[in-house]
Amino acid sequence: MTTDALVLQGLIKDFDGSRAVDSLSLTVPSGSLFGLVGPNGAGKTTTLSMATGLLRPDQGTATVLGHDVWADPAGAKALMGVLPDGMRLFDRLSGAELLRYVGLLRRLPADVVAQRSADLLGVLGLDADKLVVDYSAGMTKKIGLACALIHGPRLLVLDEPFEAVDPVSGEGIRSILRGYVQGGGTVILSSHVMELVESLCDRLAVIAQGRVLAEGRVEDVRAGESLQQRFLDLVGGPVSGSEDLAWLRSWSD
Ligand SMILES: Nc1ncnc2c1ncn2[C@@H]1O[C@H](COP(=O)(O)OP(=O)(O)OP(=O)(O)O)[C@@H](O)[C@H]1O
Repeated sequence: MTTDALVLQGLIKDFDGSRAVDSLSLTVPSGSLFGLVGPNGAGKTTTLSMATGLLRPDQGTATVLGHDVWADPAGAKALMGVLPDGMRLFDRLSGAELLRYVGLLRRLPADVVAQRSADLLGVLGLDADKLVVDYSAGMTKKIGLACALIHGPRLLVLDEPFEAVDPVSGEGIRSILRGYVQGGGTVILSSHVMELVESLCDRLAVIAQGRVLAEGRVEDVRAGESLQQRFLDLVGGPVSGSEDLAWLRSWSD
């Protein structure tokens, strides 16, 4: 029997009396490339933060390959690579220095860190010697991904990994993730781009207001429609049209 890569059970998180995540349960099977989608404020980042030990749930549990994230944080975190939303990096280090720091922190031998760092910087097209503070938004996302990968985790948790990434680099990241899953890894990623989730992921969950609206294999959730249409059906279309902003067109009168 294979252990599921990530199991979230009954997660609840309130902020200032308002419920951001509402009894959310989700299972990410080992070997899947799992997409997490939902409108702005749906609770994706809050959920992934609780799943990775960055934010303590008010209730519920998160388990990574059988290790409870909160009862056995060291065991769970050793198995995970995480790209958090808006990650704060030591940006006065160069790309290579940052990867060396993260790799050594993960207790990898220095020669292994050097080799992997060179591989990752090369594949992601990043300048090894440039300070991270001088990286563009997309480059910063890519160095964050490299930091998540360097210790060869079994589960990757990526919050919007394609945000601000150019199409060529995006294709490179897709190919890294596909290869990683083919090699036995598991990925859960959040995204707002339905086409990307549709083409890259094999499973997904749609969440809104902190709850799971639909979950399963992509083709089952789509149910014959495009994922974009299915998403709109599930979460509801735009609340208002452009006619409400008549003042924005007043110059044409
Ligand atoms: N630290 C915080 N303090 C107060 N409220 C918060 C905090 N973090 C998140 N929230 C609230 O929790 C809800 C869920 O936010 P979250 O960032 O998890 O959504 P999301 O699905 O990741 O959104 P987006 O797609 O816009 O990134 C929102 O209403 C947000 O305002």
